[in-house]
Amino acid sequence: MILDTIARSAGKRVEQRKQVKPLEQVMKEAFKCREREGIKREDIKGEDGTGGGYSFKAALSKPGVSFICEVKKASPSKGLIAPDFPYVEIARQYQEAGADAVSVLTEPEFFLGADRYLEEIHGEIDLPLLRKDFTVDEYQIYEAKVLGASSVLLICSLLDMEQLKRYMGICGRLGLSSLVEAHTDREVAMAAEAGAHIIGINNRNLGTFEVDFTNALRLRKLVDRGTIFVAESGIRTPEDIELLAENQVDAVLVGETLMRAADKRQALRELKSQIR
Ligand SMILES: O=C(O)c1ccccc1NCC(=O)[C@H](O)[C@H](O)COP(=O)(O)O
Repeated sequence: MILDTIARSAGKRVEQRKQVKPLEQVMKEAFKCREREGIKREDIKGEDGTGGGYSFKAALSKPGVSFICEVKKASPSKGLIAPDFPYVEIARQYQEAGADAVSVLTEPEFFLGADRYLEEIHGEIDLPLLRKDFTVDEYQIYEAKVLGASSVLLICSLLDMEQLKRYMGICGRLGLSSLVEAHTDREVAMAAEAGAHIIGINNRNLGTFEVDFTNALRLRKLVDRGTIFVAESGIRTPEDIELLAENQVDAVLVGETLMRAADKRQALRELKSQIR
């Protein structure tokens, strides 16, 4: 299955990086970033909502549907999506058109992402950033903080319960939000039991690539209203957004539709046109 291949590749990459920069070093750098936000290591309680940070969660907590717009050059299911890829400019256009957060693919092998995309976008854009990668090791969470992310992706099908809780705890201590991604009823239950504050339902089956837009609608009722609910993948039209809004979806994650649009500001404004 492709997801296992992507995860194995992520694991290998982490092991190589640890040879260059050990875990202790990247942890130190990440907590330095946290201290710059005014939170001292000894004061950190490790619960989501403690102290500063969490700008990603705040951005998705606004009334109405919030938009997480994705910067993605390629994907395993679609191949090369954006041969011309001025990533900072794309993120700037999202910001200008009213995005609430930006998702930046950093996975290099299957999505042609790069850490520097996240780092540079962080330097230029004010919106909270999601590091979109395949988290299989805590090392990647510390890296995400150093690169300027406000949030990391934790995919339930790649983690066991102990890992999920531990990684959420690390995010909490670093002031990062975790977007906990589920695709099935069982994974939603796992995310809820772990205490996820933000649950993303991927409409794409990451094993078969099949996209079923109704998956998020079907699973909506399993997530309580106090948890931020995000619909991900296969979102194409203003009518899709309208339907998701009617079903109390708090946020959407949109990639390909925007990435293929020649005028991204116009495309995002159009998607938002039927709501608010
Ligand atoms: O998109 C893929 O082909 C893919 C394959 C395997 C694992 C993850 C994959 N995509 C990540 C995502 O879920 C999307 O980038 C994101 O939800 C945006 O989806 P879309 O709007 O359909 O580009």
